[in-house]
Amino acid sequence: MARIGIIGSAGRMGQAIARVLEASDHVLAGGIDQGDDPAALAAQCDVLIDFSSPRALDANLAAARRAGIPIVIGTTGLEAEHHAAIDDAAKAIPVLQTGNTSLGVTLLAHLVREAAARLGDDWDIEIVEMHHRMKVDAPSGTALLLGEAAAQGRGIVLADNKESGRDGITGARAIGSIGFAALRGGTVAGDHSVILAGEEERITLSHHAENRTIFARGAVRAATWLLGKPVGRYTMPEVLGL
Ligand SMILES: NC(=O)C1=CN([C@@H]2O[C@H](COP(=O)(O)OP(=O)(O)OC[C@H]3O[C@@H](n4cnc5c(N)ncnc54)[C@H](OP(=O)(O)O)[C@@H]3O)[C@@H](O)[C@H]2O)C=CC1
Ligand SMILES: O=C(O)C1=N[C@H](C(=O)O)C[C@H](O)C1
Repeated sequence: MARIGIIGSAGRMGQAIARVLEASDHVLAGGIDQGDDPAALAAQCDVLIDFSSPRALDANLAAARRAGIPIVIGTTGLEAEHHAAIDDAAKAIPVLQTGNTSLGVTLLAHLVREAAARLGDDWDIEIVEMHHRMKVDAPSGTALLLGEAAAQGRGIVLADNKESGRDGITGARAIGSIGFAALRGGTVAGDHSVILAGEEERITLSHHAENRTIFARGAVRAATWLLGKPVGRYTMPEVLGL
């Protein structure tokens, strides 16, 4: 039985995680939102789960470090400086950061990496995502995770090959680039498609989240998996044994 604390507890994901915990052997030790103190929460937990805001990241990592407990970071919209802060924290505590905690997306990323590795760069890669109207960041964390998987498969750096936000006279598609398109509307929990477009044929690899329970279940599984692990930065494939 683990005592789990939720950062972003009143949010859509925070509430979904609380529901998963209610039906589990674990205990919801507490939850905080904007303006609350993560250090006070960390002091009464075995592990933290953070689905809040990039602005909260530094304080959340500091609280986990001070308490000497692991933390799962599901928050998206992270920039390079956030990843540097996570790498730094992972020298002191176990940390897992991912744009998607679901089993399906974790497997999809593996399939995308494989497909990109086997097909030449004459196969164009485009990533399309759709989310609910309240989502604040784009492209989604999952789209970026899938883009990273495609880039790894191709042996290229995503940041050097990323094309997002096309508008106007864009010119022809750059060879080897990885494109992103973000749609927003309604209550969509999360749809992602990776399209590999070749000469006269096309492969589409897709995942559709029917609700947030899949993310909440994965987050709780990751949090309990981190307990007792050595310091370091971990990934969802490690948690799920994929
Ligand atoms: N990795 C994954 O699998 C998934 C990741 N996500 C990501 O999780 C994040 C949250 O999503 P969602 O639950 O839909 O968003 P919501 O807006 O519904 O919830 C966010 C919560 O975080 C709180 N919050 C905001 N700022 C802070 C802060 N500085 N300190 C503590 N709490 C804060 C908000 O509190 P208040 O209302 O008081 O501001 C709110 O309760 C997003 O980045 C989203 O993309 C979502 C689904 C799956
Ligand atoms: O904000 C969301 O809702 C989601 N965010 C994550 C993302 O940015 O990919 C995961 C999921 O798609 C839902």
